[in-house]
This record gives sequence, C-alpha cells and structure tokens, in this order.
Amino acid sequence: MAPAIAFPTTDSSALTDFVINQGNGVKGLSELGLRALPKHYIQPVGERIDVNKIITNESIPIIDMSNWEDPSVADSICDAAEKWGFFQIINHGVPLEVLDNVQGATHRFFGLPAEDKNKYSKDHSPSNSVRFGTSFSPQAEKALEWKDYLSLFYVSEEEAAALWPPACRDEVLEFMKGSEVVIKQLLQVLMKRLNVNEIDGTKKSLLMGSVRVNLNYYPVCPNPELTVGVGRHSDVSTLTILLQDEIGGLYVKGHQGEDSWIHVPPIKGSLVINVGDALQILSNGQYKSIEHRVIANASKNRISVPIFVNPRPSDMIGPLPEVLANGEKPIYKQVLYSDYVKHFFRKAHDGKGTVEFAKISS
Ligand SMILES: COc1cc(/C=C/C(=O)SCCNC(=O)CCNC(=O)[C@H](O)C(C)(C)COP(=O)(O)OP(=O)(O)OC[C@H]2O[C@@H](n3cnc4c(N)ncnc43)[C@H](O)[C@@H]2OP(=O)(O)O)ccc1O
Ligand SMILES: O=C(O)CCC(=O)C(=O)O
Ligand SMILES: [Fe+2]
Repeated sequence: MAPAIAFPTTDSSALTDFVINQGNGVKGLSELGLRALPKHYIQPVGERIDVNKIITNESIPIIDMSNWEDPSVADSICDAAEKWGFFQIINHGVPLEVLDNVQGATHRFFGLPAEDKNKYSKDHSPSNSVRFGTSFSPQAEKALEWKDYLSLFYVSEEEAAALWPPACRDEVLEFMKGSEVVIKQLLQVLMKRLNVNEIDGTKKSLLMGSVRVNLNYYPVCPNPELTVGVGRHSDVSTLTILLQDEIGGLYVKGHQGEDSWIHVPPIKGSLVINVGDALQILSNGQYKSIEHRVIANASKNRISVPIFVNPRPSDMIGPLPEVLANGEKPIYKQVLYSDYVKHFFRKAHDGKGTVEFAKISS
C-alpha cells in the first residue's frame, strides 16, 4: 500500500500516527527512502556513539562450550560473567539450522504488511504476552530509537499456538527450546561459584522461571550517526542469549575510562551471552549486568533475536542466602520481579539506572 504521508514533516502527531498507530514502524519510515532523519529520532550528542570512544585493543571472551564441565571452561564462564558481563559461546549445541530458521522467520514477520503486524501492537494484541512495537518506551522517551520489535512472553504451548504470529511462531519456539540445555549448563556453572550446588525448584524459578523472546529489526537509517538502534541499557533478565546476524553494531561498555565501548563482532553460529540485572541482584553484585547499545546502519537492515531468561513475575528477588552465608552485606533488597520489570519498561533507557530500584540505600 502506498504511504499516505511523506516525511519529514513538522507535524509530530502525523509521524506518531504513521509509525506507531498504523504500525508502519521505523521500517515503514525507512522504506519511504527519506534523505534525512526525522527530528524525533535525533539523540542528544552524549547518547550517540562517538567513534573516538570505541576501543579495539580489547574484546569480550569467546568460550567454547564443548567441554562445559571442564573446570577451566567453567572458570572462563564465571570470570567472564564477573569481569565483562558479556561473552560469546561457540559449540553450544544449538543447531545452526535452528539459528538460520529463526533469522528467516524474523525477516518473514517484519516483511508482513503493516496492518498485519499492527494486529500485535499494544492497542490491538489479543494478549499482553504478544507485543509488536517500535523504539523502547515511546511515551517516556525524549528522542525515539531506530528499532521495531516483536516481543513474545512464553506462557504455554497452547497460548503460543493460539496467539503468536504464525509467520515466526514455530521457529521462535524451536530456538527457545533448542537453547534450554545450554542455558541450564551456563546457570549450573555460574551457580556453583556462588556455592549453589543444586538448582532446586525455587532456584529454578528464580533463575529461569520465565522466558521472553524478542525479534528486533533495525532498518536502514538515513543519518545513523545522529540516532541509536537501542540506547544504553542493561537487560533486566537473569541471562540473555542473543543471536545476531552478520551485520554487527552491538557495543558493550568497556573498562578504559568512563565512556569506552567495545564492539561485539558477529561470529557465524555463535550466541552472545550477557548477565542481566536479576543475576546481578541474586549474586549480590558478583556477576555484573553491563550497559550495551546498538548503532543504526546506513546501508543494511539488521536483525537480532534475544532470549531473555528471567525469574517469574511473581518471584521476590534479592541476594541468594548462599551468597550471604559468609557474612557478606547485602547490597540489594528483596523486590517483586514484576515491579522491577515494570519500572524498567516505564522509563526511557538510562544505562544502569534500573538497578537503583533494588539497591539498599546507605
Ligand atoms: C523493547 O525494547 C527492549 C527490550 C528490552 C528487554 C530486556 C529484557 O530484559 S526483557 C525481560 C523482561 N522480563 C520479563 O518479561 C519477565 C517478567 N515479566 C513480567 O513481569 C510482566 O510480564 C511485565 C513485563 C511486567 C508485564 O506485565 P503486565 O502486567 O502485562 O504489565 P503492564 O502494566 O502491561 O506493563 C508494564 C509496562 O511495561 C510495558 N511493557 C510491557 N511489556 C513490554 C514489552 N514487551 N516491551 C516493551 N514494553 C513493555 C507496558 O507498556 C507498560 O508500560 P505503560 O507505560 O504502558 O504502563 C531491552 C532493550 C530494549 O530496547
Ligand atoms: O540487537 C542487539 O544486538 C542487542 C539488543 C538488545 O540489547 C536487547 O534487545 O536488549
Ligand atoms: Fe539488551
């Protein structure tokens, strides 16, 4: 269908209507062939990636999972989660075909006409657990982000069969289920260093009681240097398992000064793992959720598929008793996980700001 409006326009409500209400998203904007970025997407200078702040003499670890129980591999995983909060895994056991299929399904979903995708928007979706959207939290943001997404919260097989978009449902479920083994291996190893030797029912709920899969779409952008794909944030998950395509553009906060950033290079068949706020809180700060962000791209459409492994919404999260057993002082209080996540979603991206919600004030 031909777009009704040509952008840029000075009329903010026309842009909101086109991008958000009609479900065209930034993909729809991109496909108008704009020569300049609409002002709504222009980020403050401090939020854009400054090429001078990108460091190339350090990189996040790449860990071979084939011998995951080998103490040296387990050490590399725990060291990476403590020092970097981010690492890539290879030989993780999720078949390449499963990864390729979910990437294909992501392109298929975003290739649907706007009116079909819009059936899953906040205002039209048949369920809170299925949501198509754009940017991160448009109501709360001063500047929008150059990204569309589909977010799928797993409730049950039946709900997924009935409510998830047929264009991507089976492939997302296959990716989610295919990753379960490696997720359990990672959590088992990470817990062992915290003196948690058995993941019983309560721990299982806290560590992996709920799963959300997002499909992210970052279309070609006319002025990528003026905006962001995703602004600085840490995930609110326990662990995130991220599949990125071959384009690149994910940056993780480095250790060289206040504002240094490290690129996460795409490696075919690998998965990017990052510690989320929930694991930082459960480990009383031993494992760290690290700020990351995504740039926009002038010539290529990029996709990524994060699996957010989380506590259940109804879980209270706080430092684990095993971590405090040696007399360590808790840095975080007990918070209801769904309150924590609502706090995250109701504000714009703000780096590591969300975790303050759970901090014990000194
Ligand atoms: C989108 O761009 C992103 C996303 C991310 C995500 C990073 C993560 O780590 S996601 C993992 C989050 N954990 C969970 O989802 C598991 C626990 N889930 C829950 O506790 C609940 O399902 C809930 C998320 C709190 C929603 O519960 P519900 O009762 O339905 O609450 P609401 O009042 O409807 O929603 C609260 C508030 O959040 C907004 N919202 C809800 N879901 C999403 C979503 N999938 N994406 C974006 N925003 C969402 C909702 O609109 C409400 O806001 P209002 O302003 O409308 O009140 C990282 C980086 C990104 O760029
Ligand atoms: O697209 C990416 O590489 C990362 C996206 C991300 O950080 C997120 O969805 O939380
Ligand atoms: Fe993230």
